[in-house]
Amino acid sequence: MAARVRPFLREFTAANVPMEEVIEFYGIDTAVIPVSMQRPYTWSNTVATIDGFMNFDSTPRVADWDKALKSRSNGENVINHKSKSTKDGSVHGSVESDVALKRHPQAGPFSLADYRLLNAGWIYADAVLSSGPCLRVDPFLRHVPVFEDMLSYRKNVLGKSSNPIHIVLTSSATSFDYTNQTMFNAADLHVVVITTPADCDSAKEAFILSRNTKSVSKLWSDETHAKAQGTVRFVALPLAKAAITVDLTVAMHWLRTELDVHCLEIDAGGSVVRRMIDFKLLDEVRLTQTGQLIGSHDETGSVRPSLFGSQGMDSYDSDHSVIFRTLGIRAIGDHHLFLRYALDYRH
Ligand SMILES: NC(=O)C1=CN([C@@H]2O[C@H](COP(=O)(O)OP(=O)(O)OC[C@H]3O[C@@H](n4cnc5c(N)ncnc54)[C@H](OP(=O)(O)O)[C@@H]3O)[C@@H](O)[C@H]2O)C=CC1
Ligand SMILES: Nc1nc(O)c(N)c(N[C@@H]2O[C@H](COP(=O)(O)O)[C@@H](O)[C@H]2O)n1
Repeated sequence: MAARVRPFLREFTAANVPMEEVIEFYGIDTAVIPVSMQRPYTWSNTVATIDGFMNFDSTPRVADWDKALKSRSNGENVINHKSKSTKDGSVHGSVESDVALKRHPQAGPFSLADYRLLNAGWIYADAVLSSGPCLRVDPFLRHVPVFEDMLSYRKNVLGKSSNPIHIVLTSSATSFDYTNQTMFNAADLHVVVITTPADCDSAKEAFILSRNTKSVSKLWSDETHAKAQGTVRFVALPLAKAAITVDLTVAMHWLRTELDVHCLEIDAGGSVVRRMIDFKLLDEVRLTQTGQLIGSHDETGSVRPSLFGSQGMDSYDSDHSVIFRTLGIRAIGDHHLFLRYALDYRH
């Protein structure tokens, strides 16, 4: 008897995943998002090893600014694949990840599929949220599609602005390096830093102090609202009950009502993703699982960031566990699985 093939089980035809396959797998029918929703329709996008780790390093490398900037200018952080889709035939930016097995001789070329799918989320997102640690780890972090076909789809088919709003969730924005972090110095981005009331004013001060004659990004103000690109906005939101961090439910409501964000991608680590789940704020989990086991500690002995975090998070009994309903599965090569889940909450 022939094996039953479910329609959502497929293989991508190329590492440079064709647009129609991208749309089929990760497309969002905005019609299914209830108009009455008091928050954005929200998904996370993660690449993780088979043992559930999200990065080889556990600690930010901000002390290495000079090294990072030098290696960027030497082109070390730029991967050139045989399968390319930007206009000039190159892929730019801080691209495929070690977690996505980019250096493995057999799997490496297929890691481009993971990067294409990461970019795919940015096509549909009105805003992309990352966290303090993400910025500290990656000085060049930005969430703008680098592929021409994706940018064109975003602008011409979906009718969206060139770039999603960049949201940073933190309680210590004062500690960011505003002079060097790409995101705070980009003429084409609107960055919104969501932080605590205790942190907000001093963070704003630090940002203003970092501006010099060469700085292109300005502090957001009501007057510049109409042309928000190239501005950085600091927002203090109320704390969660009995906590020292922002109330995430309030934050999501604010994004929808104040910034008109209908579709939000979470590009943060496991702790943020997990908190969003605990508060029933996440609609989908998008996960690239790569066939490698790396263990829980990095070379300094510190714990590596993990899928869904664990410390201080809620636990559920068998009647209240969060149910992951499979929306789609794709594979490519022998080492990459792409999983799309809808979340059903019972707590
Ligand atoms: N493989 C992958 O797909 C991805 C991997 N990563 C990696 O994951 C690691 C980070 O993961 P992890 O350590 O779990 O951290 P998270 O990215 O989950 O971020 C946690 C941080 O988010 C901020 N935060 C969370 N909740 C709140 C709140 N309610 N109010 C205010 N601020 C809040 C705080 O930032 P602060 O400390 O600034 O106050 C907190 O420390 C990095 O190494 C990164 O590179 C990240 C994204 C994707
Ligand atoms: N390639 C990729 N796919 C995803 O789905 C992602 N969410 C990310 N995010 C980035 O992955 C980085 C992992 O670290 P390494 O480059 O392997 O050291 C992490 O920093 C996120 O920015 N990437």
